[in-house]
Amino acid sequence: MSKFSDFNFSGHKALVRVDFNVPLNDKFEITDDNRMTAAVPTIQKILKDGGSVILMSHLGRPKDGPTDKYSLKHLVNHLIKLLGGVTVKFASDCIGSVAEEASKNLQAGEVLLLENLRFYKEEEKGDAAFAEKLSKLGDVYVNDAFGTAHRAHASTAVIAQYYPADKRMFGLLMEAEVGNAEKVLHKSEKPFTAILGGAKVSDKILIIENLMEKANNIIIGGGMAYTFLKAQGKEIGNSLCETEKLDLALELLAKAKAKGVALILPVDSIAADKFAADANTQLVSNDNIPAGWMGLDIGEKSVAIFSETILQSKTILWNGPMGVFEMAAFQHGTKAIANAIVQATAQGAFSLVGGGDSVAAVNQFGLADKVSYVSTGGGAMLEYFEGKVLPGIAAIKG
Ligand SMILES: Nc1ncnc2c1ncn2[C@@H]1O[C@H](COP(=O)(O)OP(=O)(O)O)[C@@H](O)[C@H]1O
Ligand SMILES: O=C(OP(=O)(O)O)[C@H](O)COP(=O)(O)O
Repeated sequence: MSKFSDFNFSGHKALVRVDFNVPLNDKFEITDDNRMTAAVPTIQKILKDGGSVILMSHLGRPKDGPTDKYSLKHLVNHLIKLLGGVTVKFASDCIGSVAEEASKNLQAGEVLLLENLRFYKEEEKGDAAFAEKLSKLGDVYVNDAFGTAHRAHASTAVIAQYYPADKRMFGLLMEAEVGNAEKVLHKSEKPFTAILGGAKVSDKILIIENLMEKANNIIIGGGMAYTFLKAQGKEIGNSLCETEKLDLALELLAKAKAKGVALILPVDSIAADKFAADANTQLVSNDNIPAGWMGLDIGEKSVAIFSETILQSKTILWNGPMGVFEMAAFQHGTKAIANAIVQATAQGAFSLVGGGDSVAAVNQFGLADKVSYVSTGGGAMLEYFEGKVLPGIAAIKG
């Protein structure tokens, strides 16, 4: 593979896989353009060199072929704005004569956005003939779609084989994502603290296990903490619990102990009498949550314990909120932990935040630019930290 920043794109037509899977409202307006802005430096470098850019992406999960709702045409005007008025053309098909003509006529300094790849079922199937058709559109292949790197699809993985090694590479976003994740997993300055939260233990087991090999501290908050507390014999009332994972929780606690990893659980909760924004609430000890009540946020003592560890850390990975932060009554813990991470970062720690809800939380609190790196990957980032090889990364390396 080539290194993107060393490659001179002058005279080249670069086929760039981006992840423009952005949320749209009823009026087809983009409600969060993070993933588009994150790809801009890659596009600009190619244009600046004197090349042209053919962008391909999926949008949503269309099941029945072309559907207006999932058309990438809704993104064209915003892309023009983000690129400062550069010519952006749109091809109403991602393969075949429409796409081929549009690519042929594309001039240096221009951008062509192809229609949604998932309008063809061949994309998700990783169909080789479909990938080969796509590869006809550009003479260089750049993968900048970290958010989709965990999918072995035609445009993310299979297509790479149709390019010689020196004509396939990662884009700047992909390089940054992988570089930052590597920094956390393999080059972390110690102490390294991983903070995991969210709703399900089952979703995060592999991460907990993999991180035990690397982290000094694993803080577990959010809904998943109660399965661990219950496994320790504590009364958790109606708090979230994955009963079939109790044995596993005990195993993980024992494994952490054996490895000398501090697995830190919350000691108190903001408990509610129902899962609702207007529930009655009380601060309770996690030794004994009253029957009928459920922990929906971590309490003040837990915030203090977690924050103390965070502030002593040199590397911090955060995935998953500490409570039901979508409801104002239960967002304090998540906000306090976000602030502790911000403070640790200001003191020189490296902090990486990833996972759909954690990223939503730091954005909601206006703290995204105060942590070291916010990942554009949800599932991709999780799989990376589980220790899996992501197909989109493996394919470029060859
Ligand atoms: N104590 C809790 N009880 C129930 N749900 C919780 C609790 N704490 C957090 N959650 C919920 O977990 C969800 C996020 O979980 P998850 O998807 O695992 O996070 P992420 O997207 O950051 O990986 C949020 O919707 C949040 O409301
Ligand atoms: O939004 C995405 O992933 P995410 O929901 O894990 O952040 C990617 O664009 C992948 O989309 P997919 O999960 O439909 O393959």
